[in-house]
Order: sequence, then structure tokens, then C-alpha cells
Amino acid sequence: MLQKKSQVLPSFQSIKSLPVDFRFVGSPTSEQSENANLVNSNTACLSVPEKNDLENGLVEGAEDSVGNDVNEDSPYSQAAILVEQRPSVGDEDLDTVPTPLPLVSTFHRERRWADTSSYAAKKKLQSWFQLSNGDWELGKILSTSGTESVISPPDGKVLKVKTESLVPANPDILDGVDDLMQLSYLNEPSVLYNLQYRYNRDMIYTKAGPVLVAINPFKEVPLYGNNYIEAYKNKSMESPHVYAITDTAIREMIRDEVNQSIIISGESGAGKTETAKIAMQYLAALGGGSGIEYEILKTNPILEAFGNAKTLRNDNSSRFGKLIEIHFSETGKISVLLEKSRVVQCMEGERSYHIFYQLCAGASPKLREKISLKIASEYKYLRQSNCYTITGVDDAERFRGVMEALDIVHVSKEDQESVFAMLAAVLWLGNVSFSIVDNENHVEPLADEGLTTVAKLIGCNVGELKLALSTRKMRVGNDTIVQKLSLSQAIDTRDALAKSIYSCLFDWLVEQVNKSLAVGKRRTGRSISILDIYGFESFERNSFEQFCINYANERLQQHFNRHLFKLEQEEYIQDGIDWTKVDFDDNQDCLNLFEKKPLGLLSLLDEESTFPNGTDLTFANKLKQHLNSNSCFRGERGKAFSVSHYAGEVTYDTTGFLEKNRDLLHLDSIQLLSSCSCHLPQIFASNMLTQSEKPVVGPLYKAGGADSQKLSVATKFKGQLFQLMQRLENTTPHFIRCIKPNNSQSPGSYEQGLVLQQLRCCGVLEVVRISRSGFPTRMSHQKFARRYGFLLLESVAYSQDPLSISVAILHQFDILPEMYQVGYTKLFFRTGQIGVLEDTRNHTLHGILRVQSCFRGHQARAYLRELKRGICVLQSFVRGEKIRKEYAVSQQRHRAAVVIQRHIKSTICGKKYKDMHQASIMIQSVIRGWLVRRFSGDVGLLKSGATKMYVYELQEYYPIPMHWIWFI
Ligand SMILES: Nc1ncnc2c1ncn2[C@@H]1O[C@H](COP(=O)(O)OP(=O)(O)OP(=O)(O)O)[C@@H](O)[C@H]1O
Repeated sequence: MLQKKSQVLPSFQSIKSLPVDFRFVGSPTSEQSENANLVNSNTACLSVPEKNDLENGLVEGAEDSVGNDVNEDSPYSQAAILVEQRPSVGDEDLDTVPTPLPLVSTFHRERRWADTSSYAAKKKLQSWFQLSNGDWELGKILSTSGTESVISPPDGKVLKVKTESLVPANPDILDGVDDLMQLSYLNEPSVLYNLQYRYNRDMIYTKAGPVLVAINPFKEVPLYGNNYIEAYKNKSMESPHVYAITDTAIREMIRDEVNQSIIISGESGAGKTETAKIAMQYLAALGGGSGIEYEILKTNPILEAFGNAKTLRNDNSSRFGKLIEIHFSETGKISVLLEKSRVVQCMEGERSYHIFYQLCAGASPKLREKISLKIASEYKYLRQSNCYTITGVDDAERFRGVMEALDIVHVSKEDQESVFAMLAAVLWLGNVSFSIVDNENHVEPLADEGLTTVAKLIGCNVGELKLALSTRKMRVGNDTIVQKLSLSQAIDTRDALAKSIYSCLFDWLVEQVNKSLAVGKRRTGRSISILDIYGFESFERNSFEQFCINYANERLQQHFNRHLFKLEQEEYIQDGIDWTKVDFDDNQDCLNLFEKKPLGLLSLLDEESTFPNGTDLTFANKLKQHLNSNSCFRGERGKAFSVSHYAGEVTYDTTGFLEKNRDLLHLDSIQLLSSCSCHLPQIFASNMLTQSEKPVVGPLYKAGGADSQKLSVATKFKGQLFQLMQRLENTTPHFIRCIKPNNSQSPGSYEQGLVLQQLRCCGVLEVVRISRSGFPTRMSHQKFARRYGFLLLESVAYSQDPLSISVAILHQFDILPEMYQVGYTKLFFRTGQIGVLEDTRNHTLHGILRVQSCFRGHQARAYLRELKRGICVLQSFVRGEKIRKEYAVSQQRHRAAVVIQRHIKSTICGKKYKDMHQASIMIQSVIRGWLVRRFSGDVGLLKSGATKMYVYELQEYYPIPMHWIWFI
């Protein structure tokens, strides 16, 4: 059963406050070079479009409902916004929801739904009916007579209700559909029921046409991790998810070669930052954990520590908006649209920036001593909200995480110490107190621990600090006079100094992060930007912070409207196609109320801020005087006024508006910082001076007498916002709407009234309608012909004009005529139609690739075979030649060996012969001697041969070798 509350304002009851100043910090390598329209982020004010641009009538049809004035200010420098004033076609008068919910104009709501109850009543279908307390209940129509029907809810009761109050329910088979577009009956209770059905089953993501609705589960849900990432990457999982949106962004970036943006919006605590992190995780995983996305994730603790705080609505509320740009295969860059007044003021139960508590809890004793740090409760800035811890969060542990992240972005240990010293200086500044020194209530800071520690930490003289906090130098003619400050002026000066030091520190850190992300990388490729900006806020008491935040959200809503409604429908008109117009809540009037010159809220605020005698009351009166006839404005009693925002009416209390808008950091304070011996204050001072020296467009304020001029906070904020919008305008947007299901941050609780309120605020339901009735996919004839022309069976494809080719393709694939429209320049398709062609294209491409790969494989193999044969022949030649050479060498060696052998053998034989010869002679001589001696010296005997005879005789007795005989 759905329960609808009669008073649906719960989402805007919180009392969160935001700091005053908002700045847009870009890295030195900002977009300027890429886009001439963009200006240096430090002089964001320059991006405010000049009057000439506006005179070109770029915002047509954006008429103020009262004065028919056209808003001259627009961040959109190109396209005209044509709000077609055609009568609405269709069933606008069929809405049957009986009790209008607050905050949405009756005009619009009356035309909200396309469904009718009469059919359901006739067919006795299940229907939603509303109880007197506003709850929705499902029942079966038993009978209908006249204007009344008898209905039976599940509890068995029988009730009589007005037939016109019945809202048709969808058949059970449609329970929990992935995409709200699939609902047969598109009405509020059915949408709420569908979302709740899914939420109860941990399916927190649902598509609403092109928009992803994400309901905060306030608990871990099993939807993330590598398996899911893989599944979405491989397209094996298609249920709605942040991964799917991110994947689509990547694919579109590659396909269309256009930068993409993922715009995450929703109230505080709705889950924007978590969603941004999930998107980053997907990108990081695709990059294999080494890409820039991974680095950005690793540096996240720094931005969270310095830019997030505990609020009543969210323990980890981002107090700045950030745009993360991921340049593929090159570098990433983080830009932040941030604010700072939380440093000096914080509501009961909330906390200042996490980093202060983390520092106090986690600093080592050595660091503590070095920067004279005490526990958090010793500091007035932290003490005022009486909240020091967050349940389940270990600040000391987080501090270690921050230090690690600072190491990752290469902030040296020395610089880290300086950063912590600056934080301690900010805390100690809050402890600086003043005493009245004369009867004109002028004050001087007490020379106590606070003052001396601040002077020590920033590296200045105590006397100089004292002077900077209690006096103001003014130039009158050629003379400089010193004016003493009253207590409130001195406190403002002190707080302004603290805020400036903190915000400059934040800027400096963002710069370091951006620098580290840009190291060694070039930026030339496509990018995906993820925008996570603070959501619409409405509290019991709304101040200047809410004024700025809600204005930013109004602009963002315009971006949403522009892309999902205006540009969409404008394109239909321009291309002359036949379509059913869908009405939506255009917030252009409200934007005009803020931006119109000279009688818009911002202009009047700036004008009043320039008057020395201007007060919050005179400002409020001026608004009432000039804007009372504006339908979006309502003057309230005293200093208050109300604005009808797209998300509801918010009453602002102008107390402090002028002071916060002027936000004067006196030149004396800047000079003090520049004279400090520590390097960070010097950098801060030079940055501030550089900014004030830049040419500015917009109302200027004198800071520190006549010495310096600066833009008002509101003007700067507007300039930064325009810059942001221009940046987003150059991208294809993908929207994620985060929804907070309850205000108690508890899992499982789903407050329909709260959800419905948020769905209405962001026009999700209208988006579904426009997606159902519109043609969300479009492609120029040329592109279509180029992309799908090769699918044509006939060879006419390349000989005809793109339109004929496109039509031929449509015919060939039997696309039903109601599923597309042929415009003058483009083809328009209903949801999912292009997918059919895209699938065929992919299949065909795969087939082509397969054939190509087979053919190439065959070619490669043949080539390889040929190559092998060639190599073998070559090898045999080479080997033959080699062997022949080796053989010749061995032949030569053989011959040489024979010669050598011969020589050796002959030498040996010669020697042998010689020895034998000598031995024979010796033997002969011995024998002859013996014979001579035997024959008594008769030599003649020897000569007559008697010797031989004798020897033969002798041999009978003494065997003598025969050759001896020969010798003898
Ligand atoms: N997908 C999610 N899964 C689990 N918890 C979530 C998820 N999204 C949000 N949460 C829970 O909701 C809390 C608030 O979310 P988050 O800080 O992202 O909100 P926010 O919209 O960015 O708020 P703010 O505008 O105040 O910064 C988170 O701290 C977390 O506990």
C-alpha cells in the first residue's frame, strides 16, 4: 500500500547552513585553450556574457511571466531556446489525482498525466484510490454508477469513491519494471509503487527514460564490485545501474567523438557523492586500476576531509560542488565550486570541515607541539556547534588516510606541515578575542595565547597581526588614515581572514591535486566529466548560502530541462517532424528573477551592496518594491522574501545578505599575509592580489578603503556557474537523479511523500512521458547513411544521396513507420529502434570481421608457407656453400696433414736408418775386429771370402742374424 502524505514538505525541513563564499577553482591547465568561450577560472566573473551577446536574442521565448522581459543573461552562447507556445495535444485534462500536493503548480499538475481512469472503471481493473488522509491504496473496482465507483481494497472492505479520483494501476506483470517507460499506466502512485517495489528488493536503480533514478539504500547493497563491472562491460547485465550509465557515456564518447558529462543531482544526503564515486570506480576498473580515475579516487580523501562536513542531514555532506573531468588517456582534472563560511559558523549538531577534527584527533605529538595544537573542544570555531564526533567514524584513522593521500599527490612533508599549521592558525584565529580600548567602543585583540600562536603559525609579527585585526587603513586624497574598528567589525575582519586562509588553502590543495593528475600528460583527447553539486536546500531559516545554492540548482535544472525538453522539442520543430508536445515546468521565469538586469535579485543585491548605507532591510524593501509583481517572487514580512523555485517555495531571511555578499577581506589582511615569513600565506596573498588586479566585469566593491576592488560574492558565483554551465554545454549529458527515501538516513524506510516530492521537483515523470511520446534517438541523414549504408543489399548505396540511402535502409529493415520520423536534416527514432539497427550493424561488422580474419588468416598462412619454402631454399644454398667452404678447408688440411705426416715419417725413417747404419757399422767393425783378432791379424783372409765361410760355420755355434752376415 502506498501512503501519501497530505503535507508533503518533509524533504526541506532541515536546518543545514552553508558557508558564504563560493568559488570555482580550476587548474592552471583549464579549458581555456580548448574553448575560447571559457575564461580563466580565477576570473570566473569574466565569463558573464556581455550585453552584445544577449542582444542577439539567444534566449527567445524565455519571457518573464509578468513583464514580458527577456532575460539578458545566459550561459548558453549559441542555441536559441524556442519555447513553442503550441496548445498541448493529448490528454492533459485527464489527471485524476484528487489532492494536489504542495509546491507544484496546479497548472502543471493538471496536465501531468496521460492516463485516464474511465477505462479502468469501465473494465473494472485494479486502481489506486486516495484515502482522506492522502494515502494511496490499491483496490478492485466492483461497480461504477454515475460519478461514483465501489471499490474493494485488499483488506476486504468495500468503499465508495469518486470515479474521477481513481488512478489506474498496472497489471502485476509490470511490477518492478526496469524502466518506468514500460509502465502501461504512467501515474504517480504507479511510479512510486514501482520504485518502492524495486527498492524493497535492493534494486535501487531504475530508468526513467534517459534518466537514471537512484534511491539511496542507506546500507551496503550487493550491486558493486568487479563481477558487476565485468558484467556491465561485457553487456551481459543490462539492468539500470550507475555502471551502465557510465558505460554508455564511454561508448558515446567513442562513437560520437563528443565529450560526455554525468550530471548527478539530488538533495543533500540523497547519495550524489557516493554515486559519483561508483561512476569513478567503473572508469577506474576499465582503466585497469592504473588510470587517472584511479588516481582521482586515491586523492578523494583530501577533498572529502577539506570539503565535507557533518550536517543534520548527512554525516558526510559535501559542502562544495565539484566537476571531475577525466581526459581519456591523458589527464584528469578536478574543478570545484566551493564555499567557505562553515569555517567560522556552524549550527548546533553539525560539524565544521572534517579535517579540523581529524587533525585534532590524529596529529602526532611532535606535530601537535610544532603547530601548538590542542583538542577540538579548545577551539571556539569547533565548540560552537557542540558536536565533535560522528558515530562510526574514526577521525584519527581518517587523518592518516589524508596524509597518505597528500603523499600520493606529492605534497612534500614540509608542505604538509605548513598545511596543518594553516589549519591550526585558522582554529586559533577563532580564539582571538578583543577588548574595548576607548569610549568609542573601539577594540584591540587581547595579546593572549590565541593571538601569539596565530602570529607564530603564519609567521608574522604579533604587533602587525594586532593592527590588521583592529584597524583599517583608508586613503583619503593623498593621505592614508588609520581607522580603528568596532567589536563587530573586528570580529568580521578576523573571521574573513580565517575564511580566506581556509579557502585559499583549499584552492591550493585542489591545485596540487590537479597538478599531480596532470604530471607528464597531455590533454588533447575526449573527456567525461562527473558533476556532483550540492542539492536544492530549504530550511526553516534560509540565508545567503541557500540563496546561492538554490540559484545554482535552478541553473542546473534549466540544463536538465534544456536538454531533455527544450532542445528536444526545439529539434522536432526545426526538423519539421510530427510529434506530440509535452509540457514541463520551465524554470526560466525563476532564473529571470535571479539574473535579470537591472531588476533581478542578483543585480539588486549587488546594487544595494555598493551603497555604504545599504542594509539588509533596505535590500528587502527594494526587492519588494521592484519585484512584487513577479509571479516567482513574494515579499514577506520584515526582512524576508520568498522565491518559487522549481522544487518549491523557499523563504529567505535577508539578515547578513549584504555583508556576506560584500565579503570584504581588507587589503590590510592581504598585506599581512604577504608579509608573513611562511610561504603558504605569501602564496595566498599573491593569489588574492592577482585576482583583484584582473579586469573585472560587474559591480565592484572597495576593500580596504580605496586600495583594492573586488567583485561581489553573488556576481562571482554567477560567473563561476556560467562557466560551469558552458563547460557542461559542450558535452552530451547523462543525468542521474538521486532520491532520498527518508529523512532519518535509515535503510528500508520509504516515505512516498518525500520520494514523490523529489520526483516532481526534478521532473522525472515528465521525462518519462517525453521519452515515451518523443523520439529520443536521432541521427543526421549523412551520419545514418554512413553508419548503416553498408548494410544495404543493393549496390545503390554509394551512388545516391544520404536521404535516399537512409530511407532505403529503413525499408530494408522493415522499421515500422510509427517508430521513426524523417526530418529535414535528421532521422528521429523511438526508444530502442536504433538498437535494432545497431545490433544488425554489429552482427554484420562481426561477420565482416570474421570473413576478413579468415581471409587474412588464409593469406597469412599462404604467405608463411611461401616464406618457409623460400627460407628453406635459401638455407640449403647457404648451408651448401658453407659446407663446401668447410670441405675445401678440410681438404686443404688433409693435404697438409699428409705432407706433414710424410715429412715426419721420412724424418723418423731417416733417423732410424741412420741409427741402424751406425749400428751396422759398429757391429761390422766389432765383428771384423773380432775376426781379425781370430785369424791372427790376416786381413787377406777376410778379403778372400773365407770370412763369410767362417761366419757360417760359426753360426752353427753362435746364431748370428742373417743381415748381420750381410753386413759383414
Ligand atoms: N549507493 C549507496 N550505497 C550505500 N550507501 C549509500 C549509497 N549512496 C549513499 N549512501 C549513504 O548515504 C550517505 C549520504 O550520501 P552522500 O554523501 O553521497 O549524499 P550527497 O547527496 O552527496 O549529500 P550532500 O549533498 O550533503 O553532499 C552516504 O554517507 C552513505 O552512507
